[in-house]
Amino acid sequence: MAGPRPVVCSGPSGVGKSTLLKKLMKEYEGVFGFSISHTTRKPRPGEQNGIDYHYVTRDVMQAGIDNGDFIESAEFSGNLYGTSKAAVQEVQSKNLICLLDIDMQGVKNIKKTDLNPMFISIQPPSMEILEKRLRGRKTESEESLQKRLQTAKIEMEFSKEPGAFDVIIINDNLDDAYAKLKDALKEKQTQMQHQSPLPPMRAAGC
Ligand SMILES: Nc1nc2c(ncn2[C@@H]2O[C@H](COP(=O)(O)OP(=O)(O)O)[C@@H](O)[C@H]2O)c(=O)[nH]1
Ligand SMILES: Nc1ncnc2c1ncn2[C@@H]1O[C@H](COP(=O)(O)OP(=O)(O)O)[C@@H](O)[C@H]1O
Repeated sequence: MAGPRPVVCSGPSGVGKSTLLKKLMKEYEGVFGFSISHTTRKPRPGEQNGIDYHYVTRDVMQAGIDNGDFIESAEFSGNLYGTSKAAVQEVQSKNLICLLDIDMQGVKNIKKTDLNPMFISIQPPSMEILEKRLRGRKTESEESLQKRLQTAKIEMEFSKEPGAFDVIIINDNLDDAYAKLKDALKEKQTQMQHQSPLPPMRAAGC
């Protein structure tokens, strides 16, 4: 696909992916664009259709998948999620760096495509802290929370596989993790200098 090389962020539910990506898009508005996934899960309070996700029924989503509209799709915690070709094309057509927030299955499936992104894994300092964050977010029922924690263990094992990710960032202190994320994206500096009137990114610790 044309355009700058995308960036995939993956990691257990509740680790802080959305928090980090939103911070990045706010600081570098006009540089990064979010690939808006489709999902069959219900919107959470504050989430907006067409901004956080495209919220659809399972029938609509399955029809899209069958029609070949999706680059990848996966079942996560009882719901379907997927990246449509249109979602990525929309970002790339604006010459923005496409950010994808997808689960482990998405990572595996994207590796089989020609998207060729950079793969970043966001990890919690411990399972206890992950659980605390998920509970603190107050978005999940006890059942959904337990499912997510089970899946988190599998995702964390996968991230240890050699070559699974280009970069692993532990999100302990948010500012430190954000600095590391920007450092990981340092290679995009030149691209960003050319594409954006905003100041180039600085390496972590500068
Ligand atoms: N494979 C795939 N996973 C996705 C996609 N969109 C979101 N996800 C993942 O689905 C999981 C659940 O997302 P969500 O319901 O928003 O919960 P949260 O991660 O706890 O905020 C997370 O691991 C996301 O990274 C997608 O398009 N494809
Ligand atoms: N470094 C951090 N320290 C403490 N809380 C955090 C940190 N990063 C994120 N959080 C909080 O943890 C919760 C889950 O973060 P979120 O970005 O929704 O995770 P994800 O998108 O990976 O599911 C949110 O309430 C968020 O404010």
